[in-house]
Amino acid sequence: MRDWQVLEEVWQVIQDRAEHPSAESYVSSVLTHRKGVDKSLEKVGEEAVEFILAAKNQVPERTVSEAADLLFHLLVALRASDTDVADVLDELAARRK
Ligand SMILES: N=c1c2ncn([C@@H]3O[C@H](COP(=O)(O)OP(=O)(O)OP(=O)(O)O)[C@@H](O)[C@H]3O)c2ncn1[C@@H]1O[C@H](COP(=O)(O)O)[C@@H](O)[C@H]1O
Repeated sequence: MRDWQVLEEVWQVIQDRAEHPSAESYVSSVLTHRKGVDKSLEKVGEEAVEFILAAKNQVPERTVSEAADLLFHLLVALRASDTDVADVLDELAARRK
């Protein structure tokens, strides 16, 4: 799949993991971490740095992989901070000229 729908699907899975936590789920483990929202924010920071380094060093495969990590962890952090991704999309839409 190569369209934006995959982001919607991942967001829906994150909602499901939040509402029905399971021991095997990575998303559940982050959302229920003892550090609370800080765990997901740490991951966003880590992945942002890794993405910057890959892009700066012009390593195309790692740039793609780190961008995927960053988008994923950003979605988890939005959920962890009770922010609806629909509001983020509305904000982007409102900025359209
Ligand atoms: N896209 C992802 C995704 N990307 C990365 N990861 C996991 O993120 C974790 C952290 O990766 P790192 O490389 O940073 O590993 P680490 O530093 O040892 O991890 P930390 O201890 O710092 O958290 C790894 O366990 C990866 O498997 C992901 N886990 C899940 N998803 C999506 O989320 C869905 C639900 O996953 P579960 O919640 O596991 O069912 C999956 O179907 C996927 O669509």
